[in-house]
Amino acid sequence: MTGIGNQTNNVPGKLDQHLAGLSVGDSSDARPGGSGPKRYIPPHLRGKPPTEPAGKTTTLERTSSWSGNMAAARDRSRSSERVAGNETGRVAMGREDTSDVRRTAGGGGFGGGRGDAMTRTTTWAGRREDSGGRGGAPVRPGASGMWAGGKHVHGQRNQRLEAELFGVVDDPERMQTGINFEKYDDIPVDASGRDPPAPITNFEEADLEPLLLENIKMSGYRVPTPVQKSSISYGRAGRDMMACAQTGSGKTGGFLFPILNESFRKGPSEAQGGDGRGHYRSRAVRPIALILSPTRELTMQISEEARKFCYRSWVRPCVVYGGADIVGQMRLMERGCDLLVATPGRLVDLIERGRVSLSNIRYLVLDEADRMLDMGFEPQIRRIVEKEDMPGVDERHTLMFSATFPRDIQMLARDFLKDYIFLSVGRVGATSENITQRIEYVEDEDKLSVLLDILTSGDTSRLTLVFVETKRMADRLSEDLLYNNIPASAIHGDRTQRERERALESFRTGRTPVLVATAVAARGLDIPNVTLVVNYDLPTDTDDYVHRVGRTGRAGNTGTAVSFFNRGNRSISRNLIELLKESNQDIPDWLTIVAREGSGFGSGRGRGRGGFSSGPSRGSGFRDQRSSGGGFGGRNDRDFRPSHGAPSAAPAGRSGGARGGSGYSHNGPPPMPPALENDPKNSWF
Ligand SMILES: Nc1ncnc2c1ncn2[C@@H]1O[C@H](COP(=O)(O)OP(=O)(O)OP(=O)(O)O)[C@@H](O)[C@H]1O
Repeated sequence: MTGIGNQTNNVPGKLDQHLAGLSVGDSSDARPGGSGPKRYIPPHLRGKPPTEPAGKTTTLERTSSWSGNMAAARDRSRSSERVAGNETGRVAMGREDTSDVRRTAGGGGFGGGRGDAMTRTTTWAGRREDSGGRGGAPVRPGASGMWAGGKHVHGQRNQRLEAELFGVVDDPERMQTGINFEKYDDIPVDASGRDPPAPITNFEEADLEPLLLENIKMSGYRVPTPVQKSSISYGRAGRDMMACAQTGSGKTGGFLFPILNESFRKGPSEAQGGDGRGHYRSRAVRPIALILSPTRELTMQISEEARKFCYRSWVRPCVVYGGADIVGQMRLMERGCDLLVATPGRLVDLIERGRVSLSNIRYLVLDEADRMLDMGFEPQIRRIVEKEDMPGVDERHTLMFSATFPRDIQMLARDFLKDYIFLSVGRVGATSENITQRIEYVEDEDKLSVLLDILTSGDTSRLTLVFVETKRMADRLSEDLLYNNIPASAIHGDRTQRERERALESFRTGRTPVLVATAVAARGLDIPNVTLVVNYDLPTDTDDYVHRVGRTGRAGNTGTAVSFFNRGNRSISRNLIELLKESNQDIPDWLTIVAREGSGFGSGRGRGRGGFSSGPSRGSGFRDQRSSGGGFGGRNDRDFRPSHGAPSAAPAGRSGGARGGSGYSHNGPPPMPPALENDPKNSWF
């Protein structure tokens, strides 16, 4: 394998070796006939005669036979999260103590106590001097910055706040860049559209606002990632952009830096306070920047990042998301809201209550735009952008980030962006080479045992994210893990927001180093030291796969992703092989056979979901180069960019099912490898 990273951070080589040892192919218990997938034998049963017929003992049966212990497991689960909750409470109290600190903070932060802490906040930032403080209060200098006399007056430094925002040297709770960080520069970048400005080369010579540069340095960023290099340059030129870049490669900075650079330079708008629409809207806040993101956790995380880069500036970030007390959020907004990070549903609610006006918006960001559409947010997004009081596309600067560029995203781009630059860093929708990916054949009933093997091997303190498909399974599996003395918690959509935050916090701090999650944690979450991702259940969609495994191998760090595959996952096999190939991963022989056998099963999901089957732009050197050698064709079918930056208005059909270019007809049987084609036992499915 020529991947740039093939070891985990914490246990170089160990996990890989162990996983190799666990490989189904290495099991001594071959299926009769010897040619098919071999049954996994957990360590404690290896070398012993089988006690039950294969396939009879299911995880479920085992679980119920442990029912006597399940209540205890549940108790342990609750108490484990209670501890985490207490810790969160402590953090919140700590924050309350630093009331001066919070004046600058302006919003954000995990933990249920945040609201209380924030309600004590008093700020004078974010106002023009001539407009005075809220209610005519005198403007006072402090840790917050302000805009006065046409100048950006920076707030005073505050060590406690700096420790909270930026951590300490080598802080284990902060993401440190990894050994492969500089290799981001080797990833081919492609920009299409009218005259894309040249990317910046480094932060120092980019003519950034001094305070932004200082905050970037304090965040430990030394060199911009490719997406940041381009976006800063486009921001300065006032260009809209649509960007696709690999997981963990700094897209958040990619939209925050240009927005903040321009905001720090230009200052707030004249209009603050009431918007002249009468009493009903007089309490509306009027942010200059709006960032929409699909999930609550991602929204909070973006706001935390924004807090860092807004430190000591006049710009006050604020966050609103569903599932949390809306009254508390409104109170916080009133204390200053220049940059609003929001989930679409909660924002619509606040607009309807007359608490947010979008009339001042200069910068609009849609992060994870494809996910927002998947989640059914398009009506809310269109309402927010097109039907409320937001300035039109020519009056604002709009940035969209999306893993894919299917038809519905193209339509949004056509309506929301003007003369935009399409930026892709690496292959659209590809996984990072920093992630070593392994696919293991594991029957459903063996999954728990294999997982336990993996979790108890190597460094047990490493953070592991385990993805499952259903909320019930997330609960059940976390209980099973607790029963087996593995501290675990679960995060999914049926848990209350408080429970979700507690589970995340307890995971982040390592108190429960295993987090069982549904898709809710698949996108955007940036948690340091997650060195292992397990797809206990593989998703049906390869974009979801890319995002899930992308929770590790971030910021140039390396990580490992193990996916359990069995006959229930065959619909993803071909696209999975494409992904593995393009990130230089080992592909198990059996997976190739499965993909060949299943050539007719194209489900219309996976890579094809919502995508154009026609019109991929080709011709850039790197795309041609990287697309060579694909055995299953269609490697460019995820590259739906328009050829010259303007989206194609002509509707194109979605690619349903298997696509052309696979090299064989879907009507006939797929060709078998010569050595196997005459062996009937080779047919698995
Ligand atoms: N220039 C930089 N130097 C050092 N670290 C950086 C830099 N840019 C971003 N990071 C860090 O890299 C990590 C990943 O960044 P970020 O979360 O923005 O990635 P992303 O591309 O948005 O990922 P995803 O696709 O999963 O949402 C973060 O911890 C961030 O602090």
